[in-house]
Amino acid sequence: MTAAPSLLWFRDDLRLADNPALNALAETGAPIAALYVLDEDSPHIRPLGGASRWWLAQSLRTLKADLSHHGIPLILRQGPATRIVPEVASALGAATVAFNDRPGEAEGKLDRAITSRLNAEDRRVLRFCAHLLHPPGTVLGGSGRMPRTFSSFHRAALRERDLSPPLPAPKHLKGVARAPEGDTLESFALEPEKPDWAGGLRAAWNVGEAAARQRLSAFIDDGLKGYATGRDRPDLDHVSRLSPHLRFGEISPRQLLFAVRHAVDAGEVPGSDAAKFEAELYWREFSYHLLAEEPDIAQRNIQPNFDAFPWRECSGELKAWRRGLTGYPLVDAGMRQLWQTGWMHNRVRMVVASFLAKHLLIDWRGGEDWFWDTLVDADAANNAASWQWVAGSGLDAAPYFRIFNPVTQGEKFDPEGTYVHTFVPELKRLPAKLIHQPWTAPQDTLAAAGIRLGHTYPKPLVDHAAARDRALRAFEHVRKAAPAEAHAAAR
Ligand SMILES: Cc1cc2nc3c(=O)[nH]c(=O)nc-3n(C[C@H](O)[C@H](O)[C@H](O)COP(=O)(O)OP(=O)(O)OC[C@H]3O[C@@H](n4cnc5c(N)ncnc54)[C@H](O)[C@@H]3O)c2cc1C
Repeated sequence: MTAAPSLLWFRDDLRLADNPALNALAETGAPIAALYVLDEDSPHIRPLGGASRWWLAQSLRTLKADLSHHGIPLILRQGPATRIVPEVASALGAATVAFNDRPGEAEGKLDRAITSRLNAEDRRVLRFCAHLLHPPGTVLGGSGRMPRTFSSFHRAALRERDLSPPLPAPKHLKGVARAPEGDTLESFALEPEKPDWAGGLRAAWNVGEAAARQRLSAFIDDGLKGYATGRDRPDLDHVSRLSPHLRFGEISPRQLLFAVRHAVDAGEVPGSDAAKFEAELYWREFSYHLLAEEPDIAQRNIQPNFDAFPWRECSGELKAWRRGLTGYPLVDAGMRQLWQTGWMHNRVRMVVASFLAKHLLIDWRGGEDWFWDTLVDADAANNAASWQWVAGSGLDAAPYFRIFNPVTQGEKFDPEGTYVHTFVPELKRLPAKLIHQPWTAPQDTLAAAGIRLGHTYPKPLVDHAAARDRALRAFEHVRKAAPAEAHAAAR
């Protein structure tokens, strides 16, 4: 007698290796059907941004092909997961449904409701944690809450438990002979309407589990050595660019951690570079723990006295920032890199975010929203937590008086102007020492470089020193706001 089929529900874990839900089903020997639900109907689940939708389309295509090598069909369905998962499980006659949990309060509620429904129908539900190294809520400080600074969180997490090595992709998998009907990937309509945008994303990325593994190997071979200092240089190739693969679960943080540790043991890379990389993975863990405690971090200031912040409404300046037309070359290069490739270097993310929130005094939520729409790695925890960190309203945030100077940041981290040249080609003929502040160049140098400020490239939107003073005055306002009162006013 053949075993009753099992259903594997894929979510932000679009991979076969180190996928505990898949491994658990493989061990039962039952034939498997896989399911992906595009759920844009459930309340409180933030719809994906445009660049993430593009990524998801490519990732589902490769996952479908990878599963088909094992004879496992991937059923695609669109609609509320609370209805669709039980419906597909019933049509399949599944005895077991397995999935890896997604962090997030709304997602957790949904998963609990679906689990109850499946259990009520007498189906076994297997759930795992595979998106993070430490399930949210398991790294705790003395107060019973997560430690409130990154360093104490990191220390507590390392004490927490020894991580087991990642699971290899199961060797013996069996697909069901007949799967319930699904929708087509085309009917999901995930591809952006602007073909130029999709073209840029396509040129910049290889998507899928195999591509993620290749990216990791390339990074270990060529980027990791020197990461500790090189990671700050957008003009060099010292970061992994694994963030969108992690976001969609094409690779797990555990796979990264163990691969990097292995490279250290093999004497291929210095321990200090690997330790820095691991720490960055722990920043991701920190953000997810924060998301579990503060589910509305994309909307609400973590520090309530920031509710009193006098943000400026200025749609023209917000538009100039989004388009990379602020007149500050490092900021503009970053914003154009984002638009053209769906990704931006971390150092530059900090500078552009600081520029919006501090130089322009535009609410960080406007920037978070734009990043959400345009980043291929747009992430519910990392994006909001990082914006709040830069704005000063977050947990363990940058102090309010830290206002990145986009000129000196450029001179320090892009000293030859290579990064700016790549994304702001109209400044290409300007000598490196002037590239980060073209307005200081003599007229004849500008003319020789074919630049007319205010015409071929904008004049700075704001003067750095004046903007800095204005930001410090505004933050003074926040500092004086009584937290309790501000909090009450916000309720
Ligand atoms: C304003 C702002 C918004 C951001 N939005 C996002 C986002 O939506 N999604 C996202 O994944 N990261 C975000 N980050 C964090 C960071 O910029 C990216 O994770 C990193 O640039 C991704 O590139 P990488 O994979 O080459 O990083 P690497 O340097 O190779 O790091 C490896 C991994 O560690 C994690 N990581 C690295 N730096 C950070 C960090 N500062 N905080 C949290 N995790 C980190 C990421 O998962 C990353 O893929 C944001 C940072 C800022 C300042």
